[in-house]
Amino acid sequence: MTSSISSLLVDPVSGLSGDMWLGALIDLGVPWESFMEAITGLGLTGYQLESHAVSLRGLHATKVTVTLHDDPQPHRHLQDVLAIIDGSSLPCPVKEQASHIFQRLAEAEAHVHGCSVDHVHFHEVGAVDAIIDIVGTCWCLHYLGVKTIYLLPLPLGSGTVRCAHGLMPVPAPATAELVRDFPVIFGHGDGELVTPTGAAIATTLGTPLPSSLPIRPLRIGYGAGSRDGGDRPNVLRLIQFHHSEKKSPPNGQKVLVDHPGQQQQQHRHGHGHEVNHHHRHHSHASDNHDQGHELESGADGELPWETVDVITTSLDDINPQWLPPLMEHLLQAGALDVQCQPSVTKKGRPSFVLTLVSLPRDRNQLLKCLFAESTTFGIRCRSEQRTYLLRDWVDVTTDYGTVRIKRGWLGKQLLQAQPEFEDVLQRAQQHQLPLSTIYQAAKYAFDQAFCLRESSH
Ligand SMILES: O=C([S-])c1cc(C(=O)S)c[n+]([C@@H]2O[C@H](COP(=O)(O)O)[C@@H](O)[C@H]2O)c1
Ligand code: NI
Repeated sequence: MTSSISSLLVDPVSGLSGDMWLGALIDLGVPWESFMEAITGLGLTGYQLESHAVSLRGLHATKVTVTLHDDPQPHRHLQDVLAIIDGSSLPCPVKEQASHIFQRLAEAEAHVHGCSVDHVHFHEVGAVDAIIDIVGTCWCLHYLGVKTIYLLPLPLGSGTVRCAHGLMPVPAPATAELVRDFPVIFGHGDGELVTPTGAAIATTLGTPLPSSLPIRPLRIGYGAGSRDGGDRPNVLRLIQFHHSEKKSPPNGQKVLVDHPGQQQQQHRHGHGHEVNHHHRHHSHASDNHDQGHELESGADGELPWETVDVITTSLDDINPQWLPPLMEHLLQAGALDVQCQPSVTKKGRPSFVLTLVSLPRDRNQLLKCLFAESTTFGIRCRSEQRTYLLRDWVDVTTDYGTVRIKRGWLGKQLLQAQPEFEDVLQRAQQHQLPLSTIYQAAKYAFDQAFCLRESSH
């Protein structure tokens, strides 16, 4: 089965801030009413939330503004913010991601100011608008079903910025701390282009875009910032794209949908076999944003469930050469799976039954695509429940090179471990060996490494 993963490319044209994240996500198609309703679930008061279409240097963008009734805000500690998030009615993966972002903000602040995380006084970054920016961003990502986020280099700006601490160098110290180990551009552009909130979201949830990863853009959103960007529009551009799951994530990528609550670990083992564990550290919904199939549903052996559409049509007059591109097109348009079975229809005509599995939110797009790209005059659609294993990838090193292993988990139980076929094929072709040789070597390397790790813990 091949399914589609939704990814996001962060293109910080003129920088990155919390409100730019929100604007770009709303611009990408998150319904404003649903967003407002979700934010109400935070239980905060004393603010007004607005979204406006704006034109910046002729570029259409969305500007989200949070206006506070009570200024200045109380100086909150990390625990205060975490309690607000925890006490909200937001989905668990959203709470977990947002808390993780605030935790990293607190760690950056603690480092910069030389105090413990518990003693950090959030000034601006703990205000209601920052909470809405961060929680709202996590909710929008959850809504869109985004699983992986890639970052282009972050232009940090130059000069100084005035904040609650007084005059600070750009990047602000907390930002400088948060972007450690990420590609950034210093001294380019005037003023503070990346704020601590913008940086915390990006660096907690995203990884740098691997240079070898081609992307197929689907939707593009522009989020407006508050500053005047000079001769370039002050926008954040977010590009949503799909890539096929069979091309599993490059090594080290953060997977927002994955096996619960474990940090990425690396273990080296004997026999020359190495395993990199790419566990997710933020839970997120599986293939859609419906409630009830998030992380906790699979946490302790409980089966995760979700509602999917099963869309079928019979094609008795299609040129068979059209079928492979049609199936690929449907996958790109969001189908989780596409199957084609030979059949015989009325008047003894040889035909094909095309069946797709997809998420309800992609229904209209897929139906339109099917009408446009096939010869059908009618399509059936039914709702079904599906359950699935949560998955992640580990690398094993064999005598023939590295092979990725896709693992399937039911809670903490490992139920599947399959060498990635594309890797097996590549190694087999490279060494001119049978597929089974590589497959067995990968299985053996995995068993050795995995069993050793389990018994050494
Ligand atoms: O709120 C705090 S503690 C704070 C710390 C720092 C440090 O770098 S330390 C910087 N700032 C500045 O506040 C504004 C708002 O930041 P947002 O991320 O909430 O947009 C910004 O200019 C920061 O540099 C605040
Ligand atoms: Ni500070």
